[in-house]
Amino acid sequence: MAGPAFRAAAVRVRTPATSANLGPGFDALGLALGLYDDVVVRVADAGLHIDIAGEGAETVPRDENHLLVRSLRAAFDLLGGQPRGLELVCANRIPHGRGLGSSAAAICAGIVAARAVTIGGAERLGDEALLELATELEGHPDNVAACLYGGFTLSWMDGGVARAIRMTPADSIVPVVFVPARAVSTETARGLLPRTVPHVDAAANAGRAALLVEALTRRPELLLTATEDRLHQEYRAPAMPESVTLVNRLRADGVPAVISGAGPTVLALAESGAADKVARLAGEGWAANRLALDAGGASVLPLA
Ligand SMILES: Nc1ncnc2c1ncn2[C@@H]1O[C@H](COP(=O)(O)OP(=O)(O)OP(=O)(O)O)[C@@H](O)[C@H]1O
Ligand SMILES: N[C@@H](CCO)C(=O)O
Repeated sequence: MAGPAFRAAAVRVRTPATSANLGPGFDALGLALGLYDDVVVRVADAGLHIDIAGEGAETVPRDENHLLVRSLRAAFDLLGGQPRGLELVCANRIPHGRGLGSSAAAICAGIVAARAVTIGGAERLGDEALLELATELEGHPDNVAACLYGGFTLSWMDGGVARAIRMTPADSIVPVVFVPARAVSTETARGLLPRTVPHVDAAANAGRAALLVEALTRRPELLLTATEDRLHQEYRAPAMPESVTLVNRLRADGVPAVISGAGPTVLALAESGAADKVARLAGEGWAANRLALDAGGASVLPLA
């Protein structure tokens, strides 16, 4: 069978940062944030050329091991074949290894770009297949679901197949992130989790995760209770003690704060009007970044 044909024009893809877990929704809940990586992908006659500016420019490989390239390659395989050459220009703003979904953003950018530069790509690789492939590359669906769909997502595995639904978070919620300078890889943070947990803790998280869906979409006044977690944050404290201390301190002051994803970033879900107070409560040594909620998820944009 003949391989696919590719567009001569470059495509630009923008992918949002994401915060997974949100307290009790381990590997299930995700929130898309208004902080973006941008990549321009062009099919070329030969070779692989990668330009990187911003986060990771000094550390990520500029070859076939680059996560974006691995994701492009995996998607091109599903689309029917590889282009002869590729040129990528990456503008990275999402910090790496901080719990803000940088790997999910790179993976989703790669597969969305591969689909966009392939003629007939949308017919060959539908949105459900995109989620499945992204989940396979990332290892769990929570960040990639929020990254692809935007908003607030609930994802799950159904017989090995990733599924997700998208909800709209209450627009009075203002995400405030506190990003430590030091990275903690997701691999390290997952390695700290026990193989089994007490039944009472699992039951508490199930109830809180269900409540969180209501709190984040309709009743933000319930967010403090709804973001309580017993399944991952304390187990991860040895790798991010200052972050867990900040979470506990903010919560004691009534702020719904959690470890974002696998950490070490702290995410506070402030009510609009209270974001400045949250920043002050964190105290010295913590820089607060107020972000918007992202509604649209991964997008193919016009070239600037
Ligand atoms: N834009 C990118 N280009 C290339 N590689 C990337 C990019 N973003 C992330 N990566 C790779 O992913 C790694 C970070 O992934 P990791 O899962 O540890 O953390 P995270 O995705 O930032 O946080 P979390 O999964 O907790 O939200 C980086 O060290 C790098 O190897
Ligand atoms: N649910 C994942 C998110 C980070 O990728 C974790 O906490 O390990």
